[in-house]
Amino acid sequence: MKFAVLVFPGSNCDIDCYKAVEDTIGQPVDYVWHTATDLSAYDGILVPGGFSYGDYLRCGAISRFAPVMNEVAKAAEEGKFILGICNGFQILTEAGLLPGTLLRNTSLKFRCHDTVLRVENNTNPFTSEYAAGEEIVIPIAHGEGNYYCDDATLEQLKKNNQIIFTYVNNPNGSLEDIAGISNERGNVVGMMPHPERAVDSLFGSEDGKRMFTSILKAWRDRHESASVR
Ligand SMILES: NC(=O)CC[C@H](N)C(=O)O
Repeated sequence: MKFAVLVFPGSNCDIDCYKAVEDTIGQPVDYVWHTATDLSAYDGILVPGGFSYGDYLRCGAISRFAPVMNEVAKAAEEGKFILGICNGFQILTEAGLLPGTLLRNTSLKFRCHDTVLRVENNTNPFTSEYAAGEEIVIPIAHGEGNYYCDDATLEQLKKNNQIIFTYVNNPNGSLEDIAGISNERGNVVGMMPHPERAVDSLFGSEDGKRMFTSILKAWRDRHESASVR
C-alpha cells in the first residue's frame, strides 16, 4: 500500500505522518507537494496538520484551492482511503469532502494536550483494530477544533454511523463532543486529534498506531477479495 503525505506551505505535521507510516506499518510513502496534479500512484492519502497558508481567512480556506485537492476529490470518488488530521480535517471540510466545519475553540485559546477519545465506530476502515466504545489517548493541538454542523447534517452523521471518535472531556466546544467523522461512504475520515503523535510509548501513548494498522488491513482485505473474485 502506497501513501502520499500532502505538503502545503505551512504544514508542520507532514514529517510526523511520514514517520508514523514508516514506523507503524512500514509501507512506501512519499511527500507530495500541494501543486501536484496526479495522485494515481497512491492508495492512501494523508492530509497533515499545521498552519497551511498561515490559517489566513479560515483554517484550510486557501489550501482547499490547491491543485492537489482536485486529485484528492478524485481519489475520494474512487474509494481510496483519505485521512485528514487537524489542519487536514479543516482542509477536507473546506473542500466539501467532509460535512460541517471547524470553529474557534470556545475558550478562544490554542489547546495542546492529551485527550481521551471514545471509539464510536469501529466498523470503519480507519478504526477496525479498536474495540467499540474503547477509550484511547490521543493528543490535540489546535485553535479551531470546535466541530459544528446544522441539525440535518448531524442527523445524517448519526444515521450513517459517521461519527468515528468523540471526546470524553470536550476540549473545544465541539457539537456532541465530536472529535472525528467520516464521509457517508466511510473512505474519508477527518479528526482533530493527532494519531501520528501517539505511535510510540516515548510520546506518552501508542494508541494512534492502530489507525495506521487498520488502514493497511482494510486495504489488504479489499485487494485480497478483489484477487479472489
Ligand atoms: N495542529 C494543527 O493542525 C492546527 C490546525 C489549525 N492551525 C488550528 O490551530 O486549528
